[in-house]
Amino acid sequence: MTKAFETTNRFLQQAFDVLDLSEEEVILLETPSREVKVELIIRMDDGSMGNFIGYRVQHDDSRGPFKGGLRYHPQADLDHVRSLASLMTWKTALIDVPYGGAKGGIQVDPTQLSLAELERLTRRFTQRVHEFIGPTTDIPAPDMNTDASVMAWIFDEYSNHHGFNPAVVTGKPVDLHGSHGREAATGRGAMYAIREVLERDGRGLEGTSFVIQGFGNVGSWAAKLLHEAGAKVLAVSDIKGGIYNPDGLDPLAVLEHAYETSSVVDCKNSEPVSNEDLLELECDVLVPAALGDVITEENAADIKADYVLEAANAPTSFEGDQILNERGVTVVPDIYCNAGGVTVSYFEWAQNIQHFSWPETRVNAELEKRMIAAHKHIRGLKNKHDVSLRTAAFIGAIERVREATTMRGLQ
Ligand SMILES: NC(=O)C1=CN([C@@H]2O[C@H](COP(=O)(O)OP(=O)(O)OC[C@H]3O[C@@H](n4cnc5c(N)ncnc54)[C@H](O)[C@@H]3O)[C@@H](O)[C@H]2O)C=CC1
Ligand SMILES: O=C(O)CCC(=O)C(=O)O
Repeated sequence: MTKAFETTNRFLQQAFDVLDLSEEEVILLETPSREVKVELIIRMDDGSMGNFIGYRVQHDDSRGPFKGGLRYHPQADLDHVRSLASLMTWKTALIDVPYGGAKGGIQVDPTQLSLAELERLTRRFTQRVHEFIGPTTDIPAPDMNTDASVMAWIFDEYSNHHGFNPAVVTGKPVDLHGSHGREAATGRGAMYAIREVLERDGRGLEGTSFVIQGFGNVGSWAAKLLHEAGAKVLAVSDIKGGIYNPDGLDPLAVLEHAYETSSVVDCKNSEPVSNEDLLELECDVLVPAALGDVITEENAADIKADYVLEAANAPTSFEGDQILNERGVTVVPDIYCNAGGVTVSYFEWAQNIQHFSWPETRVNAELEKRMIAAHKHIRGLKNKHDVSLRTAAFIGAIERVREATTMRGLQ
C-alpha cells in the first residue's frame, strides 16, 4: 500500500473499528473496483512529442455510477488518485447523492503547456478512457487545475464517440449544459459547513476570522462568500505565496489583483506571508484549500486556529489529525466540508438527464438543505459513538455503502 491511500485507509479503519466490520468487509470496502492507466502521446506546439501518464481509478459503484473529479498535477500519481477516488466513495455516500466514487489524474504541470496543448492532452485522455466513462457508468468533473473549459473538451470528445450526451461530465460551462452555481458550489458548501459547526458551538460567521491556503476555485469562492457573510478573511495564498492583513482582506480586490497578475502576491493593503507561516497564523478558522498533506506532525502543534475546515481533499495527515484532536482543535473533515461540489454536480447531471435547467436560487437552496442534513447526521453519529467529526462522517458513509453492497449481494 502506498502513502496517500494508506492514510485514507487509516482514517477509514477508525470507523471500521467502531462498526466492528469483518476483515472480508474491510477488504471489499477498501479495494478499488478498477484502475485504468493510460499513456498519452500528443504533439507539442514546437513539433516535439509530449508523453504523459493518465489515470482513472473507479473505487466503488454500489450506490450509483462512479463519480469524481479529474486533476492535472505533477503529483497526480496512482497512489494519490486511488486515495482521492476512495474519498469520493465516502463523500457521495455521506452527502447522499446516488453515486459511487472515482478520480482521475494526469501527471503534468499544466502551467508548462499552452492552451492548445492542454486541449490536445484532454482530448487524448478522453479518447483513451471513453469506454470506461459515461452518464451511467463514470462521470468526471473539475478538480485541481481543471475547469469548465476542460470539461467542455471532454464532453465534446466523448460525444464524437458516443453521440451528444452532456451528462457524461459535470462542471461544464453554464452555456454548454452546465449548472448555475456549480463553479461556486464547493466554496459555498464549505461556508455552509462551518456555519453549521460554529452555530452548534454557539458562535457565528459574523466577525469570525479565517485564513485560507489556496485561492483557486474553492479558496477564492470560499473567501468571497465568507466575507459576504460577515467573516474576516485575514490571509490567502496561492502556489507563489501568501498575503496577510490582520484587519481583513477584501476578497474581491484580491480576486481582481489575481486576475490581472496571475497571483495574489503583492496585492495592495497586505503584507507577504509564506505558505508555511500562513498555516500557523492566529485565526479562528484555518482553511486548507489547495494540496493534500499540508497539516502534518511537523506543524499540527503550531496551528493556532480553533477549527480546521478541510476544503481541500486530504489536507491533514493521520498523525497531524491525531495532534489536532488531542489539542481540541475541531476538524471539519474533507468528505463533508467540500461535498458541495459533487452535490451540485449531481444537480447538473440531473438537469442534463431531464433536459431542464434550474435557476441558481434553487441550486443554492437544495445545496444548503443537504449540507445542513449531513451535518445533523454526522453530529448524531459523533454523539452516539463519542468520536471525532471525521470518524463520525466515515461511519455515516460506510453504513450507507455497506448497506447498498449487502442488498446488491455477491455472485
Ligand atoms: N473544484 C472542486 O469543485 C473541488 C475541489 N476540491 C479540492 O479543493 C482543492 C482545491 O481545488 P480547486 O480550487 O478546484 O483547484 P484550483 O486549481 O482551482 O486552485 C488550486 C489553488 O491552490 C494553489 N496551490 C497549488 N499548489 C499549492 C501549494 N503547493 N501551496 C499553496 N497553494 C497551492 C493554486 O495556486 C491555486 O490557487 C483540491 O484539494 C481539490 O481536490 C474538493 C472538492 C471539489
Ligand atoms: O463534482 C464532482 O463530481 C467531484 C468533485 C471532486 O472531485 C471532489 O469532490 O473531490
